[in-house]
Amino acid sequence: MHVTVVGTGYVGLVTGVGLAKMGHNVICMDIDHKKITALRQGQIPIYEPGLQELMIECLERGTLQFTSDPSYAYQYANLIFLAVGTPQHPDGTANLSYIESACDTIAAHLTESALIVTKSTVPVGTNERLRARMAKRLPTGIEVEFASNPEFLREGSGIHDFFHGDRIVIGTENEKARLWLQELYEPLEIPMFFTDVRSSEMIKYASNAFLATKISFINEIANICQKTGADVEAVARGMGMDMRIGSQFLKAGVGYGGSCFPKDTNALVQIAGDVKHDFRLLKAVIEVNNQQQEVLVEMAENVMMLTGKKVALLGLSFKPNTDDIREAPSIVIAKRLLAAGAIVRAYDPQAMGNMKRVLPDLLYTSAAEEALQDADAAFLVTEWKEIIHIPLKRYVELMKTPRIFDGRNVYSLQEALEAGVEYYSIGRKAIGNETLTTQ
Ligand SMILES: NC(=O)c1ccc[n+]([C@@H]2O[C@H](COP(=O)([O-])OP(=O)(O)OC[C@H]3O[C@@H](n4cnc5c(N)ncnc54)[C@H](O)[C@@H]3O)[C@@H](O)[C@H]2O)c1
Ligand SMILES: O=c1ccn([C@@H]2O[C@H](COP(=O)(O)OP(=O)(O)O[C@H]3O[C@H](CO)[C@@H](O)[C@H](O)[C@H]3O)[C@@H](O)[C@H]2O)c(=O)[nH]1
Repeated sequence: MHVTVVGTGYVGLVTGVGLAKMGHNVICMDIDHKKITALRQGQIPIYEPGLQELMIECLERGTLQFTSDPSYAYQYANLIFLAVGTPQHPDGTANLSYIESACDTIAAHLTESALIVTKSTVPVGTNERLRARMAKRLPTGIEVEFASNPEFLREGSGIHDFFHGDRIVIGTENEKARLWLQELYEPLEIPMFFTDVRSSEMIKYASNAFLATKISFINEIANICQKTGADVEAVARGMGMDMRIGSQFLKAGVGYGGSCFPKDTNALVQIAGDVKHDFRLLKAVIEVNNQQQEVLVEMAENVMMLTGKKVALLGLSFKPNTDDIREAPSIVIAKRLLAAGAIVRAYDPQAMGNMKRVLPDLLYTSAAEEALQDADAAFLVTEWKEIIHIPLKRYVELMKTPRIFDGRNVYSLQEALEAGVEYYSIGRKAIGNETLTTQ
């Protein structure tokens, strides 16, 4: 099939490359000319494992093209995927200006009727509103249908998720659109769930909000464990063995970040508010998460003076295997450390370029061990393999005081005890500082 994908960010690029790998003929369109020039040369502006290799393969096979020319992208298009950003406004509502602008450009160039498929995460009712907006702008005789096909990929494993997702959700208003998308995705052999457009739009927000709820729930349990002497790792394992609960997304830590959970939970609170429903549960999930991003520095302030101290901040991206720092807990932690007067030496395998633009005052090092050298404390924020594989004895060898604040519960308490480090983690007892153990 011939497909145009609008937007070449994390979602658009993975979708375009994935569809091209399947053998469909894909044109990826972006208004960012620099990005398009780089993509044409086989360079990707983001870090996403496996994506570049697959993209080059598709470019060479001729199933993938990049353009920033709207007439080339839209003139003869009849199946168009929208994958532009829907970031949040300061009040938490979804900013739909990019998607509206993309639709206006499509309307100005279409010469055939088309099915427009929304992959971007959009509030319930948006597809209907976009359709009405376009109807006013389209030339006579040209019509568009809208379908909702929300994206569930995770950054860092986007390619894997494209080919092996748990489900593909498709919301349509008629049989023709449904069959078209069914045919497009059928070779992937992933279960497809067909529904109406509004329910499909809601499935995306409800899924992210539910996962965020699991994380805030376990983080609250962790905070109670800390005070009662229980161990959150054991608690999560014991809970997760119940199939009704499931073991995933029960990892306690410094809270969720990223370009999706924070903005989508805020947007869902607003979507509920628009229909006069006070989503109290989700508001609490958000509040718990905001507080959770502070716990590591609060722990540190309880045991040491941070002013003038050298601290290592390891892992800056919001999760491993991505360069994305949007809403990363590391930003909150770094700002608090700087405000407390600490000298912060930061390291991340992929995200330092992005972080330097946001926090130029951190001292960036070229390796984790360089950040640890002579440090008074280490803050472990993102569980990159490269970071979690550093043996604890290296902390003892390198640091002035081997004192670790582990925001991802990377090491076992036994390891910490044996290595002789002072070790503070989330929802577990402190090691090497008996006064803080159980209260
Ligand atoms: N990032 C994820 O992991 C993820 C996963 C699932 C869903 N989503 C949703 O998918 C959407 C896209 O997210 P993303 O992270 O890929 O965004 P992104 O910010 O990485 O990329 C968006 C791209 O769209 C381009 N763009 C903006 N306006 C355009 C226009 N009028 N025409 C053509 N291109 C245009 C931008 O230049 C940019 O390259 C959002 O709604 C997001 O919530 C994201
Ligand atoms: O048990 C857990 C699991 C995750 N996290 C944190 O939660 C955030 C999000 O993680 P993850 O879901 O793996 O990454 P995303 O790439 O943001 O993916 C989420 O957001 C995407 C955008 O909507 C969706 O498509 C995905 O299905 C959804 O998992 C990260 O900060 C993680 O550190 C935890 O703290 N504990």
